[in-house]
Amino acid sequence: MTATIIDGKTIAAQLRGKIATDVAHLNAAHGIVPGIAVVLVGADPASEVYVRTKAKAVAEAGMRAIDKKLPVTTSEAELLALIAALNADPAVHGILVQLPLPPQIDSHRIISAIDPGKDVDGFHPLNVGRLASGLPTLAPCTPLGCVMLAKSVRPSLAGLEAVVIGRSNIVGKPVAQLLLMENATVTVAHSKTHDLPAVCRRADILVAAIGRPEMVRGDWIKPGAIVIDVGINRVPGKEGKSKIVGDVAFAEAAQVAGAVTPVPGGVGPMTIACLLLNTLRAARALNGLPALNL
Ligand SMILES: NC(=O)C1=CN([C@@H]2O[C@H](COP(=O)(O)OP(=O)(O)OC[C@H]3O[C@@H](n4cnc5c(N)ncnc54)[C@H](OP(=O)(O)O)[C@@H]3O)[C@@H](O)[C@H]2O)C=CC1
Ligand SMILES: Nc1nc(=O)c2c([nH]1)NC[C@@H]1CN(c3ccc(C(=O)N[C@@H](CCC(=O)O)C(=O)O)cc3)C=[N+]21
Repeated sequence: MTATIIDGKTIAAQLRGKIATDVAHLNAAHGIVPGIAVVLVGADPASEVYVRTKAKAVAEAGMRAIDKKLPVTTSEAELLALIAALNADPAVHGILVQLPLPPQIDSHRIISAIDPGKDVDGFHPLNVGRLASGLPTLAPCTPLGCVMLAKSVRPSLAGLEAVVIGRSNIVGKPVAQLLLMENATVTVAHSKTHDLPAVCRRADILVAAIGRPEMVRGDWIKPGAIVIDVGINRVPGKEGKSKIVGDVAFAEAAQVAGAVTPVPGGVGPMTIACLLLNTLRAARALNGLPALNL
């Protein structure tokens, strides 16, 4: 079997196009320019990839970017003060603090300080609870993108066996919640899971969010399964340069799976499109405008 390659780049571009249309309308009819503040403390390789690719997409969608780069020595009090200022700024509709944060800063305390209405990452405990309760909320961007990509090849996920590898608050747990909302039967695996390859072989939908380059092999995949690769791993490439690979051995997966997302060009671009979508949703809600159906 040769898998369908799910083209995240193209699907994300289509979504960004729809977002740009609504942003133009929001500006023309209400004079609103959605603003997204991205805070990066210190340097983290995956975060830097994110910041780099995000900047262009924000401008193309007609939104305003407010980028804050702080030194790695920033104190928790300084970061809390910045968040208070962004919460109070009416031109800022979305606030994203890049994770991980340096060790002197308690990330839970920071996330809890963000105005839940501006929490475009969907990480605030209030929004996490709303998602778990099935209430409308700002849902995390990467998980939203994963589900959209799976649905691009299989519009109904109802009744399917889904296995998520990884249980982080950023990806694993919220993607499991969203798959449950789609009526999949969801298993969440992690580093203590016994016989991970056997658990994975049950999956009609396999989501890999591990952070280990090419850990998922071809013989872990059920023939015909949908494989969503979230991993962003920098590894040595040709001529001393580095390259990005996912958590799935792509060439092997493509022999077995029904559909697979590439890295780059899969989940990453969707994360950015969903960040724009959440910022647009937040800007509308903060201005008392009705929700969108994109
Ligand atoms: N494309 C995108 O838009 C995004 C990509 N990413 C990427 O996705 C990956 C995962 O990110 P994130 O969730 O933040 O990572 P974390 O490190 O927070 O979580 C990794 C998870 O994988 C599990 N795990 C680690 N090793 C193994 C193993 N050998 N077997 C089974 N499970 C294992 C861990 O288990 P345990 O809990 O037991 O420790 C943990 O639950 C990274 O590569 C990251 O860069 C992240 C966000 C967005
Ligand atoms: N609060 C917070 N929210 C996040 O969502 C978050 C975070 N912190 N910290 C870092 C990770 C990582 N992440 C990525 C998003 C997009 C790409 C992306 O666009 N990748 C492209 C480009 C890759 C390339 O440049 O080659 C691709 O996969 O095709 C990558 C990585 C979001 N994260």
